[in-house]
Amino acid sequence: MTALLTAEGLHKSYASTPALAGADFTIDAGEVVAVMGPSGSGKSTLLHCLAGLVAPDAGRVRYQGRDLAGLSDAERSALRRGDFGFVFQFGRLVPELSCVENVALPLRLTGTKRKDAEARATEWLARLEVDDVRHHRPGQISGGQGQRVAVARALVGNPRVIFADEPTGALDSLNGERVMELLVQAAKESSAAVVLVTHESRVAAFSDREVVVRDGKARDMAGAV
Ligand SMILES: Nc1ncnc2c1ncn2[C@@H]1O[C@H](COP(=O)(O)OP(=O)(O)OP(=O)(O)O)[C@@H](O)[C@H]1O
Repeated sequence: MTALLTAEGLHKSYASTPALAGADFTIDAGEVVAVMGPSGSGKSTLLHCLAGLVAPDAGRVRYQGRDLAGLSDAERSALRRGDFGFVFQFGRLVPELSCVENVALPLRLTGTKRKDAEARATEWLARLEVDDVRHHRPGQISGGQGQRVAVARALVGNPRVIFADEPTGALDSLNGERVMELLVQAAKESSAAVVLVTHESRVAAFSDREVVVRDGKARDMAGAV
């Protein structure tokens, strides 16, 4: 079986700062992989390259066998909207929209009618146990509730890969663990893969496999990469 998403020999520098120096990575459909490593080791840069948000200076990223560098900007954007979901450290919800409107947004952007999009968004908010705040704006809810809304937004479009960069980094340990439980459970039920960047081993414990990034190189903890 071909892996869902692979990276080979990724190099990326910012001016004279090397962020990636020959990183390899692979993830299968439905797999949860934690990307760990010290601060500044290149974890976020690896995630951004895998998601097609940053173009590597050298090396290749393939999604379902297709080289991301061979796609047009429009094709890459369509891929991010249709197949990928994103969760960041601070939810990055749109402050002017209610929670249900935030979650419905990815569906609205791909042409789903408001009523249908908001009905699906409400279902996801209920799964993430935050439907009670669906009419609140992000400024009126807690950090933990905001991350659950962000997870609902990442999953509402039924993505094949969820990119989560320190999704619990701003939460206390209890809230962080609950968000991870809900994220992993929802991803497994939808057979979505999760690329989870974290520096916390208790967060990485929710993954199927751990990859360590050090000095811009990625090493599989099981020795498979
Ligand atoms: N946009 C940028 N412009 C300049 N340098 C950058 C940029 N993004 C990352 N870097 C540098 O590249 C290196 C790798 O950064 P990256 O954010 O990928 O590491 P990280 O492992 O995710 O770190 P952290 O755990 O602290 O978030 C660092 O030296 C960082 O300063």
